[in-house]
Formats: sequence, structure tokens, C-alpha cells
Amino acid sequence: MVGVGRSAHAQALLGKNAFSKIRHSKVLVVGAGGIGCELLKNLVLVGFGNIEIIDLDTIDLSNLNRQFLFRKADIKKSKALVASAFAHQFNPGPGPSQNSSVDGPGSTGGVAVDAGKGVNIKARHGNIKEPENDVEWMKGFDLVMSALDNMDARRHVNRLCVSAGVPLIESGTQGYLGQVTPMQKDRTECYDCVSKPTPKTFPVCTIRATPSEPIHCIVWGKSYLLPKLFGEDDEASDEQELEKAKATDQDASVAEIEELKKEAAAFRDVRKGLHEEDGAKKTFEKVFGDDIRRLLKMEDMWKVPGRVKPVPLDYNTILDGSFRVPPLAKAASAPGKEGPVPASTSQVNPAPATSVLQDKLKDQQELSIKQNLELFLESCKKLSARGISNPGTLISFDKDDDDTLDFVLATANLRATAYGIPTKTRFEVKEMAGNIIPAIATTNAVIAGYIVMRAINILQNDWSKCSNVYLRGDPARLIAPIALQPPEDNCGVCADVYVPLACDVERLTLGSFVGEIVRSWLGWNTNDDGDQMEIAVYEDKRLLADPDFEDNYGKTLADLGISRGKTLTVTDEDNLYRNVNFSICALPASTNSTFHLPSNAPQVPRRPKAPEPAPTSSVPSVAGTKRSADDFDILSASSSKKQKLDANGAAGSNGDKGPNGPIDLSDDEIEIL
Ligand SMILES: Nc1ncnc2c1ncn2[C@@H]1O[C@H](COP(=O)(O)OP(=O)(O)OP(=O)(O)O)[C@@H](O)[C@H]1O
Ligand SMILES: [Zn+2]
Repeated sequence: MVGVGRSAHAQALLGKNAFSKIRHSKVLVVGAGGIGCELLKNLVLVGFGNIEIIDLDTIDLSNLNRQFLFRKADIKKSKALVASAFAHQFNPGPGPSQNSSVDGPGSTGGVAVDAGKGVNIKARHGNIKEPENDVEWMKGFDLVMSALDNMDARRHVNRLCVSAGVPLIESGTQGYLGQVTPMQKDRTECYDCVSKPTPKTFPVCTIRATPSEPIHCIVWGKSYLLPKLFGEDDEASDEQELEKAKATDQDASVAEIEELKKEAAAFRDVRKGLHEEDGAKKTFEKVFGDDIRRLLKMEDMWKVPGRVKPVPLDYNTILDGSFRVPPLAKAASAPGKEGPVPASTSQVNPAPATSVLQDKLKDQQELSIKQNLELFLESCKKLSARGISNPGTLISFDKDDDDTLDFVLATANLRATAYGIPTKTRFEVKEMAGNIIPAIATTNAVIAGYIVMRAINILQNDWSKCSNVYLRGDPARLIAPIALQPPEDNCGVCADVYVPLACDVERLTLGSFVGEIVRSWLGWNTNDDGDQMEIAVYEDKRLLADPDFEDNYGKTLADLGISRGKTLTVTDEDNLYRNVNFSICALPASTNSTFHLPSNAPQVPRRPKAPEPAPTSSVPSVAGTKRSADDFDILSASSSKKQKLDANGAAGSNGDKGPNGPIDLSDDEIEIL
């Protein structure tokens, strides 16, 4: 009686009713990474009967230290499929039969278990944002648990849960810090009720001409040089970026901007010649020689206090070991002091002694300037060889792609050397360029444990026992349960009304949508004065129609790129009512009509007249280093002041005309302004 024995403790602890609930509920786990693996294991061991898990990624070597359901042999295999196969062994055999309140029979697949005492795990390798994961699919779950690592996917899951009315448990970890946040529409705040910190940015001239910190050199290698040589070299946006800097960056002179434009234009020739035998050498000479010499000619630029003139690097003397490495700028030069550093004060930077190298792991070794140059040449050759074997391939930085990491490491260190900035090891560059704070398995495990406890509360509809949970860096009070926060009145997501719209996107036109669905069915026909209500229709931030723009009325939703899983948002231009979101889903096969709606239209609430003052959360702030921009946002979200949205639901500071305000989908902490 393996099955009974296995669940005996959980049954005794939880009681019959709660245990029955978790056996027969259907839950979704989004993400099979650090938290996801721990969570899946917990759910299976506690006795959850029906679990679906989705993840778009495959297993990397770097996941194995904490994603314990994976082994070396699983590298490159689907995370969701491997995690599910492994976790199923913790409670083998089929789980309760679906749509039944009693455990059903099932084949044991050769494992001796009681029929129906195991677990049904459906694993899917895919993106949660794919069209088939629409609101109707979401409604099939009793609870969703998000174990994601990026804001974009989290927002998507939040919106799906809000529109389907399914409770969601959000979670995130960051080093030793973690957070679990149970959410349900109209009961608690949603993921979007709380403002998110904006990504860290650097002025373009700091990155392109006057770096003073290692991070400036890393961002330059990753976000400027790599795309210029091997990725998407967008001339227009480059020009725009420099023009913007000219207008906004007080330290940037017109001459400096013009020089940077010339420098960017010259890259196009270098890029063309990269595949030639001496392509990498020529690139080096342009970037670390000619470009620096050109900047040095602009005397005024180096008069700004705190700036230290760079030293051009020389290919031949670096390789023969006679190049004099400039001393560190901060040590050698007071702010504003003239450079370049005289040769007599510089030193040769030899390769570290072999015994030192042997003591350290490869990634933790300090590279000499010669080693950096050799690494630059080698990574350049490897990256351009990719372009030859796959013409048209655009390469972008990936911390797990050794060639792009080596390229960024070498270029950042060479640039740092030229500017008298300390260099970094491969390990440090990976951490900084990949925005990584080491993930800690124990933090994930604690957070996953709390997710399950909250899941049990929610499935019993016992919200009174639910709280947000913060795992903090304070040993005196490691765990801080904080009361759930109410929904934000003006939230651009959960204050809206949601309606499932099953339709044939190939046949339903935008004009019919507005006429038959919004005006007739929803009743948005006349306003308080008896005039026709003025409405606008959006898909995400895309305006599809408004009172002065009816050009798309004859087009079908498919023509407009709207498919299952997307949302049409309707706003009234007088801002009297909440927005109404129509979640597009598949039309039942049996129906001939173009669309199908719920039998009753919702009563759309009016917006509150004057916006309430923004409440401040009582959640203590969690300090610490970031794991990624996204995880940071989760952690600091509730501790930050809630952002007020204007009557359109748009955040006041942003000019974006989307119906729900600006959404910064950047996964990247670092952006160049
Ligand atoms: N849109 C999405 N759809 C499905 N799964 C997603 C989506 N976005 C992210 N994920 C998954 O969420 C998981 C988050 O796990 P985790 O934070 O441990 O990240 P990781 O990628 O495994 O680790 P690391 O970033 O440190 O290498 C990842 O497995 C990732 O593939
Ligand atoms: Zn909200």
C-alpha cells in the first residue's frame, strides 16, 4: 500500500477535507527553474493530484547546482519534461481521475502503487505567452503558481489570472531574500498594482567615450561593440541615441557627439572586413587605437573635472610584452588631471605566474593585457566564423554563450586598461553582464515551502490565513508575514473588467467588434448626456481605433495580428468607466457564428471621481543585491510607494498612449540612455 503510506502524514496533518482538496484540484506551475523544481517536488510529496507545469527553456550546466531535478545527462533537454518525469517518481502512478472527486483507477506503468494514488503531471515545453494558453485554458485551473524570472512573463501570467479570475501565487528570490505573494482579483493587489523600478541606465557618452567604472566598459562591450560587429547594427537608432544625448546630456559637447557618429559609421567597414585573416587585428587597431586617438584630439572634452585621458593600446607591443600598462586612473590622477600617463610611471603587465593561475579556477583568474588581446582575437574569429557558416545570423550577448562572454570580457578589460580602470575576471564579467546575483538553493527551497502552504490555504478558500511572506536578510526576524494588500483602485490591470470573447478572428472585423459587441452587447452606446459614447480600442499598447481613426474597421482581427490569447481593450474617451478587456479565445467547433459571448454583459463600474492618495505599504523594505531586474522588482515591489495611475490607467510620468500605461518589458537591468 505504497500510495496510502506515502500520503498518511499529509492526510493526518491537513485533515481529510484539505487533503481531498489538494488531491482533486488542478494547479499550474509556470517555470521549472530554481523555485519551480523545489515547488514541483513539494507539491508531489504533499499529495497534489493534478499538476501542469510549463517552461520554455532547456537545461543548462549552470542550472545543476540548484535545480536538483536535473542531471548532467539532461543538459539541453526540456526543463518541464525532465522535471516532471523526475518528480513523478516521488509519487508514482496516475493521480485521481480528472473531473472526479474520487481517486480513479489507472495503469501503474509497472510501478506497484494503488490505483489513482499517484499524481498526474502534465509537462509542457513552451512559452506561457503562446496563443493556446488563453483565458479559457487558464480557467481550467484552481490555482496558478508562478516561478518565473522575468517581469514580462510575470505580467502576462498576472493578466491571465486576473481575466480568468483564478488565484495566483507570485514568488521570487534574490540571493538570501525571497517573497511569496498570494493574489486574487478584487481581493488582493495584483502584480501590476505596484510600480516596478526602472532599469538602471548610463548616459551614452559615459559608455561610448568617457567610462570611469568597470561596468561602463562591460556595458560598452555587451551593448555597443558586440551588436556593432556581430549583431543588429541599427544606424537610425544609433543616430537617434546620439542626438538625444546631444540634447539631454550636459557633459556631452557637440564635437564629441559628431566624433562618436563618425566612429559608429566607420564600424560598417570594419564589420565587412571581419572575416578576413587580419580582420580581428584591424578591429582592435580601430577600436583601441584610432578611436581613442581621435577622442584625445578633443582637448575640451578632457577638461571636465574627474575625467582622465585614455591611453591608446598598441597591438605589437602588447603581443611582444613590452607595452607599458597605464596605472589605475583613480590612484594615479586627481580629478581633472591631464593624461595620458607618462611611460615612466606605467608598468608592464605580465601574465600572472603559473603557480598563481593553478591556485585559481579559470574563471577567477586575472588576465594580463596580452591574454585579453589574445582572447579578443580568438573570440572575434569564432564569432565571425558563425556569421560565415550562417549568413545573416545576428549574435547577441548570452551569458551562457562562451564566445560572446569571452568577447565582452576581453573588450571590457582592454577598454578598462586604456582608461586606467581596474579589470575584471571572467566570473565577475559574467555576473555583471548577465545581471546575476548567485541564486541560493536554500532560499528557493524556503520560498517553495511557503508557496505550498499558501496554496493549501487558498484551495480551502481560507484567505484569512493567507499573508504575503518575506524572507529577509535580518537574522533576528528572518521570516516576515505581511497582511495581504487590497487591490489598487486605479490599477491598469485588476481594476478593469474582463470578458472572454470566443471568436473566429478570420471573420470578425474590428467594425463588427465595435458595433455588435461594444455598442450593442456591452451597451456602450450613449453617454450621460445622451450623445454617442466615444471609445477607443487597443491591443496592448497598439491603438486600433478611436473616434478620429476608423481606418481599421473593415479589417478582420486576424488582419490586425490579433489571435487567440490576445486581449482587445476598450476605453471610453470620457474616462467615466473602467476599461473593458475582451480576452480572445477559440470558438467552439460546433458553432457557426462569428463570435460567442457570455449570456449577460457585465455591469461596467464607473471610475472613482477623484483619485485616492497613494497608500504606502507597511511592508518592510528588503535590501540587498539584485539577482536580476525582475527579481528585484518582485522583492522591492510592495515596499515601494504605489504608483498612481491617471484616469486612463496610464502612469503619469510616461507619455505612452497605451490603455494600461507604460510597460517596460526590458529584461535587462542595464540600458544605455
Ligand atoms: N515566458 C515564459 N514561459 C515559460 N517559462 C518561462 C518564461 N519565462 C521564463 N520562464 C522560465 O522560468 C524559469 C525561472 O527559473 P530561474 O529563475 O531559476 O531561472 P533560470 O533561467 O533557470 O536560471 P538562471 O537565469 O540563473 O540561469 C526558467 O526555467 C525559465 O525558462
Ligand atoms: Zn492590480
